[in-house]
Amino acid sequence: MEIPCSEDYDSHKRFAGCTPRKCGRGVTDAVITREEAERIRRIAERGLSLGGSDGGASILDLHSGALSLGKHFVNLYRYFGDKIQDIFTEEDFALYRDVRQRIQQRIAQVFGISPSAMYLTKPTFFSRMNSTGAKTAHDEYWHPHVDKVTYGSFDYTSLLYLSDYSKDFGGGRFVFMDADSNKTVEPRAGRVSFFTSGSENLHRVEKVQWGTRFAVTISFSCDPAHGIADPLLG
Ligand SMILES: O=C(O)CCC(=O)C(=O)O
Ligand SMILES: [Fe+2]
Repeated sequence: MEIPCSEDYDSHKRFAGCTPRKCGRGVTDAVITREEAERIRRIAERGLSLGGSDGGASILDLHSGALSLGKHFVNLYRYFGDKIQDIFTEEDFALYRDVRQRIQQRIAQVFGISPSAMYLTKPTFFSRMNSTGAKTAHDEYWHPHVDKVTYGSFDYTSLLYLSDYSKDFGGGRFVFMDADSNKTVEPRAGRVSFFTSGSENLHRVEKVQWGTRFAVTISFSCDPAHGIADPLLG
């Protein structure tokens, strides 16, 4: 679905063949299989089981190593050192990379840009949400926001869902807050939701009412200076 771009992109340097000229959003169940999503979810579960927020939202960023722990974050790679190789395997990282590349290709295709002009950017992270009350501001995932404003470097945001709305958790739907009406995306394992990151796509996540919701936020910038590498084991 195409929507007019907001002016958010005007205050940043423009990159030909990438910076959104056509804005919009899309949802697909055809890029990542349910089985792949389940494998990715097990990676997220394994990593997040080593930490976890005291409140309802925990994150694990495989790129920076940031892992929620209590009311703070620790660096998983520093904390676990070489033991990280007992937690994640080369296959886990290969799958993560492959999934990231396929999502990148789909976004490029839909928006008519070149996948090689898009750079993975930070933060790109797994999230685990449940109905536990917030203990710090980091747990408050439900606020309406614009990714480009919140995170700066984002031009295209994608969300890969790893669990099913109404089966694994209740609440927790994703909502685009449009002027005329809201549009909701129901998370489902393997579903990819992607959109341009400016104010044309103001959004929020409903509070999770029960169960546990896993997802990955995978983000892209058009600015090579904001690019990050895929995570490496050790
Ligand atoms: O998990 C979701 O559905 C959305 C998360 C989100 O809005 C974000 O990471 O910026
Ligand atoms: Fe967001």
